[in-house]
Amino acid sequence: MAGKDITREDALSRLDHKHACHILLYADSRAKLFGKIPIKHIVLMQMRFDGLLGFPGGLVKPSEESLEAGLCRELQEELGVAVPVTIDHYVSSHLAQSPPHLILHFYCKKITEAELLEIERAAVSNAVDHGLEVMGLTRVPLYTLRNGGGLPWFLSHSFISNSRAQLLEALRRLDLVSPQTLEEAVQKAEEMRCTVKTEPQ
Ligand SMILES: O=c1[nH]cnc2c1ncn2[C@@H]1O[C@H](COP(=O)(O)OP(=O)(O)O)[C@@H](O)[C@H]1O
Ligand SMILES: [Mn+2]
Ligand SMILES: [Mn+2]
Ligand SMILES: [Mn+2]
Repeated sequence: MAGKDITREDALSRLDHKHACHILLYADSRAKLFGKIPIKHIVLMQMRFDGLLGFPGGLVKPSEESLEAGLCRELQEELGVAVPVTIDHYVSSHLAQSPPHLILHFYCKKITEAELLEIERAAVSNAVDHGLEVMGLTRVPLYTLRNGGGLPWFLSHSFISNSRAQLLEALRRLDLVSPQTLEEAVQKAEEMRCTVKTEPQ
């Protein structure tokens, strides 16, 4: 996704732009897939109404609410829980290339596995957007199976805006996946995306 990272101050000076805030919520986990593959961390994303993967969050009007208050409001709408978000969870602001005049603010917050489970439960029962703007929450598989399943296949799906780049950057920065595993998964996903395209129409 083209565009460029800008500072929070620069972003907030552009009141003629649209602003959106999204967050990566994650937790440590001791769970093991099939009783043997360590999950290590749980990362939450959502399947959106448009069939694209993205993070919880949405449009915020800085002239009416702070970025964090707006994100908190969006999380209430999309997760059914007002996850407390502060500037401590702010990560970056990205001036999108297209559509024009859209700035994408990104946040990351570590929560406990119990809190994450509570969010998954609340999202179905309390979120006003559940089944509408938000088709459902999903966890991101951070492991790679011998057949390429897991993270590579997840990364071969379609993502909204720069959310795939936000995910990769966060996995790197938070050290949720080893650099080698991440590089290999990105590589495998590229191969998969190419093969899918060459299937007979
Ligand atoms: O997870 C994301 N990361 C980065 N940008 C996103 C993400 N989800 C949506 N966007 C971009 O931000 C815009 C507004 O986000 P969203 O669709 O969540 O608004 P809403 O929840 O207020 O309806 C979208 O049109 C899209 O361009
Ligand atoms: Mn909204
Ligand atoms: Mn929303
Ligand atoms: Mn949204």
